Amino acid sequence: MRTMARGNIHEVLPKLDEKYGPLCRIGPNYLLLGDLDELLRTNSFRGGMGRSDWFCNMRFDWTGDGMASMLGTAEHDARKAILLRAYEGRGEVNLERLMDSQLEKLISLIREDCLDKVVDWAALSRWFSLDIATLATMGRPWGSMDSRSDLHGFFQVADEVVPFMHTITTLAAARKITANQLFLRLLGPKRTDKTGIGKFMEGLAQADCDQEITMAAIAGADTSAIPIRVAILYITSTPYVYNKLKAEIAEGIKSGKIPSPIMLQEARSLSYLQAVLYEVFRILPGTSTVFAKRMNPGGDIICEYKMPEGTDVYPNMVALVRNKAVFGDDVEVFRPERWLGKTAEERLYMEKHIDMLFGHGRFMCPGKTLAWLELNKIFVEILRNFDVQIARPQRPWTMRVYSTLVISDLPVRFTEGKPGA
Ligand code: HEM
Repeated sequence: MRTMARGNIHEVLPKLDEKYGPLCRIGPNYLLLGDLDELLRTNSFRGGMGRSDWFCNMRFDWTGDGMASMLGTAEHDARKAILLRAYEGRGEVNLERLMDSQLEKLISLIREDCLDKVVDWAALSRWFSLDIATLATMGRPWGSMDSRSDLHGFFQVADEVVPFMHTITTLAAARKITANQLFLRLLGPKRTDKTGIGKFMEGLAQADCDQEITMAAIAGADTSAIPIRVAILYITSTPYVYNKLKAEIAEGIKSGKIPSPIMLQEARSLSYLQAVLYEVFRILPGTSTVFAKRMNPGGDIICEYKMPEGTDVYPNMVALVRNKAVFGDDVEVFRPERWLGKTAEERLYMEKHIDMLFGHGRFMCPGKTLAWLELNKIFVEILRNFDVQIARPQRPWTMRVYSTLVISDLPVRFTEGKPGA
């Protein structure tokens, strides 16, 4: 709990892996696991583990559980089967068209309000992501970009509550209190709240007023905004990467390969863009160690050690993407080239490490399709229109890492900058 409270757990996790190997004991009945193959196995549909009671942390409504906080495997599977169709944009919903409408809004917002000024990309990117997540899941954007603000203090409350909750709930005893019905009824978000998550719930139409939509917004807004901020900082701080990416976009536009707006299919064919995106996830994963799974009755053999039933296994996401045997000795450096010139097999193995950051098997993030769509499009649309500069290089942002990354205060300056112009 002390390590989590310091807000720098991303520095501690790879050291534990280096010192003790991919499996290490971090508390009574708690293990930390940084081995890809074992993570894939223990999270798989067949023979995988179930959720630990860490998932009570995802409970925010005293009236009951949503998909994200259900502990029973059968109950969770059944709810997820229903919701996945909507999340992945199957059926009526065209996720790409929804995304394009918000991208157009973002580009207009930058052109109208942000050019030649210093603006906070940490705020702007999360307004964009929250509008996308709500548009995709409830059919209309939350309206952050239109209002140019943290509407109803949604993020302010999240920023204050998440680090605190993730720190104290590393203790199982604290989880018993915070997930308790009475605690949530008294102190959890309420539809009558003037700000934050409760205000969000109140803002939904009665028929929609359901935990699943609220959870989608909570789970979907900042998670996608994290790589969007990390990318802007690392790309702009690495001039050769910035220039190469702009050149790839310029070439794509000139040859007619990149329409406006870019479609997912074309974005996937831009090899440098793909290398940059994977490297962004690798250099600073959005989650550090969360979503613990619990060993089934009878226990399990894990990394060749026999472990008793009821043991909780936390993924070591940072060790996973700092594996020198897979990514090379310079794992601390932002270098998209490490993804290029590989055999198909090598590349696939590297990509599986990044895929694991979204979870696996029955636990895989339902917003993964949406998040990749967002990332594949946003940088092409920004860099085909503008140049971006970090406005305070001596202290570019404030970043703390608990279970998830908390990034704030990232001042940038946009100027008109069509590639090749
Ligand atoms: C870069 C972006 C994202 C990352 C890295 C990410 C990562 C994750 C991870 C690691 C999990 C838990 C896996 C486990 O239990 O083992 C998860 C679950 C979840 N994510 Fe995401 N996520 C992202 C974006 C999104 C978006 C955009 C949405 C919604 C629009 C979303 C909605 C959810 C929900 C609802 C769950 C709970 C799933 C369940 O109950 O099975 N996520 N995500």
